[in-house]
Amino acid sequence: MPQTLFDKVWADHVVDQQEDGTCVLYIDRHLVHEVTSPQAFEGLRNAGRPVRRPDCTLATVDHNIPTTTRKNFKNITTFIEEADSRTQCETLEENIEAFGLTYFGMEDDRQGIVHVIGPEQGFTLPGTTVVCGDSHTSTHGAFGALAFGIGTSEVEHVLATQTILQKKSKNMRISVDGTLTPGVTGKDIVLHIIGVIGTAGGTGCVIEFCGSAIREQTMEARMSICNMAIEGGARAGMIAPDQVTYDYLKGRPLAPTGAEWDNAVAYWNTLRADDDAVYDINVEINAADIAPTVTWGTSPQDVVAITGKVPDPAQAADPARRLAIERALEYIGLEPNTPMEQVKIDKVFIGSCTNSRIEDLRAAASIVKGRKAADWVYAMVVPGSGLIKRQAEKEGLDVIFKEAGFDWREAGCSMCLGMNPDQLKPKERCASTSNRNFEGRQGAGSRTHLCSPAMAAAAGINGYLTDVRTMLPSEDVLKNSHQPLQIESPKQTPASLPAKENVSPAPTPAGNKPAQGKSGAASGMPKFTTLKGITAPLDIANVDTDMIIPKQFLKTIKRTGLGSALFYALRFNPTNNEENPNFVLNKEPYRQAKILVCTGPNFGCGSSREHAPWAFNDFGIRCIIATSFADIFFNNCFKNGMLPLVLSQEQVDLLAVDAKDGLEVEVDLVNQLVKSPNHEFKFDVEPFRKHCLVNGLDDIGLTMQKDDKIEQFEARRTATWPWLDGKNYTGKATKINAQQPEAKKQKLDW
Ligand SMILES: CC(C)[C@H](C(=O)O)[C@@H](O)C(=O)O
Ligand code: SF4
Repeated sequence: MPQTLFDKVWADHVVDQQEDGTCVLYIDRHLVHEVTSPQAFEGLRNAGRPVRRPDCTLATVDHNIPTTTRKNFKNITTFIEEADSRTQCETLEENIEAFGLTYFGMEDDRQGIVHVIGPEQGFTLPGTTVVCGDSHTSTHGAFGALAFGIGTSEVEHVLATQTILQKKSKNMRISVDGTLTPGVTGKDIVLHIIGVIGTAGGTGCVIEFCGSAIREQTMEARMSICNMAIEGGARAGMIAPDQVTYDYLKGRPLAPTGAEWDNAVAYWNTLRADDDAVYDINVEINAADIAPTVTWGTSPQDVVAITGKVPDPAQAADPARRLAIERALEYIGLEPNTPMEQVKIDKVFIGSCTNSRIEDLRAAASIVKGRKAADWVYAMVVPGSGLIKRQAEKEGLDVIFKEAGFDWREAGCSMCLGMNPDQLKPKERCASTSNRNFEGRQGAGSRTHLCSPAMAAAAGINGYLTDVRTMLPSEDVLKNSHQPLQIESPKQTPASLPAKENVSPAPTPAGNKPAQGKSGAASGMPKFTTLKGITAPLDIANVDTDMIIPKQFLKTIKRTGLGSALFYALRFNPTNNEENPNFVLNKEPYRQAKILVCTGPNFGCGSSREHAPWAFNDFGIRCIIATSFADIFFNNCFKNGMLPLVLSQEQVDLLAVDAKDGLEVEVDLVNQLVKSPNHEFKFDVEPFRKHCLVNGLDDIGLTMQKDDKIEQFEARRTATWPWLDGKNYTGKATKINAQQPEAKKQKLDW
């Protein structure tokens, strides 16, 4: 049977398959950051489990850290002022030590945004499975890897078992053919695509990007495209590896070398779709139709060519769409029909895992060179990693930016989501190279316009959103902009923790040593059988997880206590914390709601933060009814004993009417029925998920019972793809028998 690229990579990683199609999938590469890992490590500790493959795990700090100069950096304890951010980073460092993992800390040039450093080091390789507790893991699909974001419970699952439980997604093919016009970049391609398919267009799918215009893209541009596959609703985006991929990877510290490189390339060359492979969904896009693109609203699908205008809700035929446009325009503070080039901005952010690589900085610098930022604009440039920063400085890009009045910062996520001090003030408007323009994303009340690095630079110079094509530099300047970042051999030792006095080993509860290995007990999740109660109605489309729980609440290292943060920006006035009396959860009887029914589609889109289901749970809501859910949120609910329930639009609308009348709804999972006094509907649920919910089974314990199969898979993996085991660690790598305190002493030499 002909296979797609996704089919092939998937098939090469199946450890075991159940009758209902649920697979145990082996994970080759696990990236870890400080926000989504503390609760996962805590889970390991409580169960006495070690990390199964430290050689396939790489950690860094990126979300919380300040991007101010590190000249006087000693350690994170003294450097990070904000207490919760500091605690989260310290907790990661303690966990790294206790579990013996490789870590790039703030004193290491290789530190940076997880999705920048993985590829940069050659940790990300074609044909691998890559996961991270972060939705933009899709970035790594640019290498022909199957890469997707996971929740914290799944982070724990991967740490413990190096596998994940998954059902196979559908195949979606997006082909971009023809010639792009000058000034149009990978970012414009992906913004345009999301405009075409919508933020739910790829739900349930892995997208393969192909076509002549994709082939011509550099690795940096391919990463920008796959990065935003998640904004198109897809779990992952992939591009078949080719010579461009190999040229980028060759010589990177963790890429295979010598004969192993040749064997790897021979395998990678098989990773392309068979000629007659069949896709469930096909989308064709003409490259010539793509202009430099910007967003006008509060969803990444709200795109328009820079030459276009703000849409007029009155022209929307669909009433739900009209409502969504009105809501977005009210938030973003724009009038219908305003030409995009007349939109005045306050700030510019050049950075994020979408656009902070060397090529992005070169593109922005080529526009900025010899010009000055508009005097009312503050512009910041945040390189994606320390190595990119160093390279940019070698090329003099920092000087170009500084001379133009742009701020030159240290590596991190920064104002992409503002978990650190880099934030917009309420109503400030920003041209941003990041990936999400959700309400409150860059700060409470912030207004974001997504665009390419060159477009953001042009906006910074003019002070208005600007068609970069009017400012393009000569061919000569652009000639060098495609040379990839050259990585010098790392100076630091691989497992680098700062020498600092006050990092104490992670506390290990007495009698609960994290090294018992094969604890296969399956227990620990709350059971879900029936649930009856007040049901809160909500009429919002594309409810994103930033809306469910804003960034400032992600700094906790616990799973509990988040109920009061649920829908924070909608429930409370951010300036005085007073309740908004109009929001449904502030009204009686909905303060007691146990169920939420949302009439809009694509519930839970965006970030992978498991804090979203934790917040619902803590509030007391354990079931959400909607017409469709984003994949990661859907999955995260099940991992917490919660039920995301899909019904038809008509059924959801009828239940919403009952909910508005204050009637109770009953969800009977055992018999798969939803009942209200007026209606009774049957619903579908995957048998394995139902089994786990009804019996309160924890996945990790279940998977550990398949340890023999995992070991067999690992033996085959070492024989077939030897470059996937941590180098100089082969042999020991597949058998971590560490008592954890010793594991930290073992030198992990890549
Ligand atoms: C913190 C993390 C869970 C989150 C994500 O999953 O995307 C963040 O990176 C984001 O961009 O919102
Ligand atoms: S989207 Fe932003 S916050 Fe999330 S990983 Fe990328 S840079 Fe960091």
